[in-house]
Amino acid sequence: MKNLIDGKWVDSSSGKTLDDLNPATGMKIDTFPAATKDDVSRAIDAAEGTFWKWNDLGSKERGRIIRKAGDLIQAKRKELEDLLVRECGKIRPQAQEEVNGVLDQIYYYAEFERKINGDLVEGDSSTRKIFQYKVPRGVVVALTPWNFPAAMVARKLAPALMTGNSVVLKPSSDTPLIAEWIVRKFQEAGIPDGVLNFVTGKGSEIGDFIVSHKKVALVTLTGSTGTGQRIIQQSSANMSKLMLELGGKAPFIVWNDADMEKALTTLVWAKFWNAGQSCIAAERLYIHEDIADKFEEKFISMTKGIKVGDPETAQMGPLINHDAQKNMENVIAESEKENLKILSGGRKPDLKGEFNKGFFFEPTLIDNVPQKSSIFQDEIFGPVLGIHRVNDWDETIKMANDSQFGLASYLFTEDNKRIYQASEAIRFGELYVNMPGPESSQGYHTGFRMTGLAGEGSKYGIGEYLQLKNVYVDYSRDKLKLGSIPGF
Ligand SMILES: NC(=O)C1=CN([C@@H]2O[C@H](COP(=O)(O)OP(=O)(O)OC[C@H]3O[C@@H](n4cnc5c(N)ncnc54)[C@H](OP(=O)(O)O)[C@@H]3O)[C@@H](O)[C@H]2O)C=CC1
Ligand SMILES: O=C(O)[C@H](O)CO
Repeated sequence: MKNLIDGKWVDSSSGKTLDDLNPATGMKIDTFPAATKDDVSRAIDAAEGTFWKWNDLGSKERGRIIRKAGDLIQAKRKELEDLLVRECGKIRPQAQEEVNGVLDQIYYYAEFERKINGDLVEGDSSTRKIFQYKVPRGVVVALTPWNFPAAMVARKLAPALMTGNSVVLKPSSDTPLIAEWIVRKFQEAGIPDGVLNFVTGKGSEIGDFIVSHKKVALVTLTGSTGTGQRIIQQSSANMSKLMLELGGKAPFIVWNDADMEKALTTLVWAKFWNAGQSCIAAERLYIHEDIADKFEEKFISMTKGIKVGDPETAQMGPLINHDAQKNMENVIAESEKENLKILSGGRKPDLKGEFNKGFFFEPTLIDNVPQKSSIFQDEIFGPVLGIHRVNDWDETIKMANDSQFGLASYLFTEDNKRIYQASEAIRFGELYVNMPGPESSQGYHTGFRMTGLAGEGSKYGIGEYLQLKNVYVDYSRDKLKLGSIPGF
């Protein structure tokens, strides 16, 4: 593996590398460069130096190059799917689905070519005009996560580049190979040298340096709330624009008139998709007490039936690393401390052969979780779900909103009045009614409260990469009179 700096694939200037593991087996699959601050500086300098050249190409040509990257990815998509299985532990169908997502993002954002329009506004007289241009911000730093390591790279690169920004990408240290593979396709598609740079290394070592660098105009991160908070502090050095997509704690409300089969199937997806490692994952089930016994009985049986293991054949794969597996054990220890009942799962599965050392955890359900419990307040980010029975609508909405996070939420009911009420009252960036996610490219993926700042997707998301600039012009040729300074 190499880094891409100013169009050249290079090792770290220190020669140091880090290990890349397969989460299904715990075995090393590769090493990657531990970039130094000097490497990062050169990447940022290259991005700054090529910004105007890329901007001046025009959006039509940029769109062509981005679409070509999509075509190149499509042509070799199996390689990317294989990497998603091997480096991230995705089960095969979810690896395929993620590559579809990558292509969807790339082609969606390429459609904005020739559509980045500003406004022409009349000034304070008819001969005065204000040209409101939408201009790129400059150097974008993209920090991507490991949970959707290909889709998140595409979701940041395509709009940043489409709008004329130059980029330095630093991927998660758990999934650098996947990011490198995509960057190579963008380079092959014709992105000029220096416009897209790629550095790898521990966020804890080079992160502060990147985000506080004077030449950086925008930082976009998908990751943890702690990292987001640190970036807010560090980036104050140059007041960069921030796009932060952080933690989630999605409530999943099933009312007594819900289509039960639909709610059950969606909940299997919302909890166990990507082994629960998604920020839109259901983390709190609020089930109406009239239907709770039946719903729980069916859901426990569905949960117990989920096959965990080899990503090529199983229905749920491993967690990303040993720490993530340990976090699930801590959640279980906490629930035992609180005397909560584990309805299913709660342990590492006993897998045979090479998967024995993988970072797996059983799909787990915890009953009667109090609203104030850490199980209902802190992000779990794994295949563990807490259950709480409800009967009062207003109280349920209040509990759903009682979270520091505010990304996704789910509601199952056949009552239109409740749907409209929830659409107003639920204080989350996304509400999925009678359907699963994930978010669409044309939706605006954004969170309330400590889920972060700004958002991605749609014309609003692409707008975050642009800055509105105002040019005032007077074309009257009349003599100028300054009323505010007598005599002029
Ligand atoms: N919203 C979401 O979709 C995601 C949420 N999370 C949440 O975060 C938890 C921990 O996951 P983790 O991977 O540690 O998340 P992090 O927030 O640590 O990592 C996300 C990205 O930020 C980088 N990073 C880390 N520290 C810094 C820093 N100081 N400055 C700049 N960049 C930095 C990481 O690099 P590096 O890998 O080198 O540390 C990675 O590229 C998860 O369990 C989950 O709760 C995680 C991923 C995605
Ligand atoms: O945030 C996430 O986890 C991804 O956007 C998928 O929803």
